[in-house]
Amino acid sequence: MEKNDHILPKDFPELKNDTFLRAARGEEVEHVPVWCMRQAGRYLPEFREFRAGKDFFQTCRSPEDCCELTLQPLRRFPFDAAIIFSDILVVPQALGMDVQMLAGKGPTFPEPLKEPDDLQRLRKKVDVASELGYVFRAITLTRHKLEGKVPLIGFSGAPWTLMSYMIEGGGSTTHSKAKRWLYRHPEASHVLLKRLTDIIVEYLVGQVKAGAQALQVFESHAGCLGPVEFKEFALPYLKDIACRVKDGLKEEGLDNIPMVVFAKDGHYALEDLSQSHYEVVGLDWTIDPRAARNRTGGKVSLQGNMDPCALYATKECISEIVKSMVEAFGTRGYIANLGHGLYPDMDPESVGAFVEAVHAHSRRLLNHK
Ligand SMILES: Cc1c2[nH]c(c1CCC(=O)O)Cc1[nH]c(c(CCC(=O)O)c1C)Cc1[nH]c(c(CCC(=O)O)c1C)Cc1[nH]c(c(CCC(=O)O)c1C)C2
Repeated sequence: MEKNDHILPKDFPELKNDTFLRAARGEEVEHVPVWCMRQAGRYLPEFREFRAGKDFFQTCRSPEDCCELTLQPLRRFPFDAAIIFSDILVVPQALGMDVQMLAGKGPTFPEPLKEPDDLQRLRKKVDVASELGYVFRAITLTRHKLEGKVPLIGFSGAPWTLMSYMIEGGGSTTHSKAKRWLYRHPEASHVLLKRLTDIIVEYLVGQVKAGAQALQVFESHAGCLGPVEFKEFALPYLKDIACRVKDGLKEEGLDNIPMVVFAKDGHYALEDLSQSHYEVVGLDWTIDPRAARNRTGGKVSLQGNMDPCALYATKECISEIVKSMVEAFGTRGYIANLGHGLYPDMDPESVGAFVEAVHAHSRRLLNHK
């Protein structure tokens, strides 16, 4: 028995800062909540030190390691949410695919799916509780160790993004191998997307059961699709996930939790995303905040969207950029974040300046109302 196996998903410490959850539901807040995608990452020296010499997915399989890496950024910065340290590619692994994280290359599948016949290689029946139980245990442990400081976000990759990795075998600029399936093998594509959806739904409900207080679905590869392909191969599955997770929680007797959909470079789909049953729509930096508010018609809260590269600017400059961003989004129904993840060469001090600027500017705006 591992040392924390006795820790159960109950009797969690009381939540002290629920600003993120209130903003997600469009409720009143004292300041705009802020967190950063990839806040548990290589820009932190303590992260690099902790991960040194360890295999990435081995780390993902250790609840203690995931807990430590999730908590690291919160010791430095007053973030309003934590996101569990894990990766979206644990789902293809659960389906039986080999995925390795190679230094300097990123995630690599030695045997990607090439033709529809390769779908036979995937596990017919995935026992989510046993294949991904290590993520659930990491969430439960982290929720306890967070001591109610801030809410814990769980996450999954969206079906299209996972499908594209499974076919490309790793990162890609064109995603042409995966898109070839959409145009040449649309039926097999739907079979795969449906299988992924079924597993993701169970995985996300399991995360909430384990202690996650919000969920984010990453459609990181929305940008290589056009509006027509997105409507056929991405949107229906994103909607299905939101609806079925919410139904699943109800069936389990669990409270509803806010869900965030982040479709990177999916600006063409903003109206659709705002009606896809997620409480929050995450935005990359290519979208103008006021245009996003208009196009989503106040139906959802918004999250984002400073260009991560703005963190290379001076602190004064970061503060000015944040000021304009918060004014443009408004303080209600807004969660500040970057438009994508932090890069490994970013200065932790700039991240601190970003967080502080969000809190300071939003407090000032809220006090003057
Ligand atoms: C820190 C980290 C992660 N994954 C990878 C790293 C860097 C490698 C290392 O530390 O050794 C490899 C790692 N994992 C992945 C990549 C991208 C590779 C590529 O496609 O080019 C890399 C370098 C795949 C991945 N993984 C993830 C996404 C979706 C978000 C996004 O769009 O960036 C994607 C696309 C999700 C993810 N991945 C991770 C988190 C942790 C929580 C946090 O955000 O702090 C999350 C939410 C953790």
